Amino acid sequence: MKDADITPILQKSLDGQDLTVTEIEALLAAEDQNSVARLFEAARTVKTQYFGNKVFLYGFVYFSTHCRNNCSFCFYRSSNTDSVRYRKTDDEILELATSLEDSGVHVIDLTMGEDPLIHNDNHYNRLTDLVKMVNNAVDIPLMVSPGAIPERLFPVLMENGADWIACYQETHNMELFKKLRPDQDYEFRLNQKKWADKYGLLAEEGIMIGVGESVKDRADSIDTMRGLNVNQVRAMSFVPQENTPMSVNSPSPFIEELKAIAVMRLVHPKNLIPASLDVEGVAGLKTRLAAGANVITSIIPPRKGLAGVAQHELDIDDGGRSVEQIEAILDDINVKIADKYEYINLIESWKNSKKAGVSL
Ligand SMILES: C[S@@+](CC[C@H](N)C(=O)[O-])C[C@H]1O[C@@H](n2cnc3c(N)ncnc32)[C@H](O)[C@@H]1O
Ligand SMILES: C[C@H](CCN)[C@@H](N)C(=O)O
Ligand code: SF4
Repeated sequence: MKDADITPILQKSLDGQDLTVTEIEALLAAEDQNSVARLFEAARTVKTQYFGNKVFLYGFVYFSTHCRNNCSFCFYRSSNTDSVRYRKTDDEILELATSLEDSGVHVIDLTMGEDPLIHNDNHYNRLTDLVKMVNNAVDIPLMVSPGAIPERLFPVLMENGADWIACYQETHNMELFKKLRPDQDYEFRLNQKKWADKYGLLAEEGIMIGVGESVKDRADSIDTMRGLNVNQVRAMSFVPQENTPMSVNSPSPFIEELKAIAVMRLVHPKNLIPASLDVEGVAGLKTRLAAGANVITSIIPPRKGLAGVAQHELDIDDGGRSVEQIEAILDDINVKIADKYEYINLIESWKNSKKAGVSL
């Protein structure tokens, strides 16, 4: 069957007008090859308008894979005894962060499971100390992906040098959220983005593709993100994990993630949007950039005993996720790695506008 004609919706978006949630859904529902190709083309046009042919690189340091939560989709859920658990020491974390900085990444993403040794009211100092320590050692911005934390920690993390908080809702359908993140509070997790904004931190919001959501759910998420004032938005395909309740779920074809990236680019033109190496490895880089992504995430140094999240081994130890390997691919498609200061200036301008908003 042929899709509804999406030409007027694409044109409306290219003219700089906001799309309705119904229009967002119509774009996400496009199936016809020609329509999908035009969706990607529009996303690239918008990306080039705001970012030229530049991309930013995010170094990923998954420093603790211990977790108290039992998310149905995650390899590191507490009840999975098969998962590889480790906690990196301070010295190891410093070495990882500085070597990533030297390799040319623009930001370090300090990520953890909800490690019970940290996620406990008396122990959050460990997290703030760690952020301070890394911030003193590197000259580039920091993202922290700690899971869901109490409001009082937001200003403290900011004072200690965090620039970003990443915490993905996965879906904005509350019933589905309960299945994906059992025993976790929907509002508390959504508040992470609101608290980041309130205290002047930048935030990343995200959804998973292929976890039982409808196309309308995806559209609702992309629409809801407009109200959160976040500066980075992501869509990441669900990758089934051994020994988890969702191990037998069939994932969506990757084209669904690519369409979500493209629609996110149209609806959130000025935002950063990741092409994560954690789904298809380096093999998935070009298609994600061609769909409108402008940030490469999950860059991981080889042979340091580090894991990915959705793909815990793919392309890591052979150096496939290193800046060197990525450079070769980018050369091929005439994409340039942005200068460190282009990134710093961009995020400082966002942080300053938040400050101005607060003092109004
Ligand atoms: C491992 S968590 C790290 C931070 C923290 N533990 C949390 O959950 O917010 C980061 C994200 O990885 C993604 N993720 C986890 N397992 C995945 C899987 N099997 N497939 C795709 N994405 C996955 C989810 O979007 C999750 O929010
Ligand atoms: C999901 C992770 C990011 C956490 N902030 C990482 N594996 C990624 O794909 O960028
Ligand atoms: S997604 Fe995060 S919170 Fe959930 S089980 Fe995995 S590491 Fe823990």
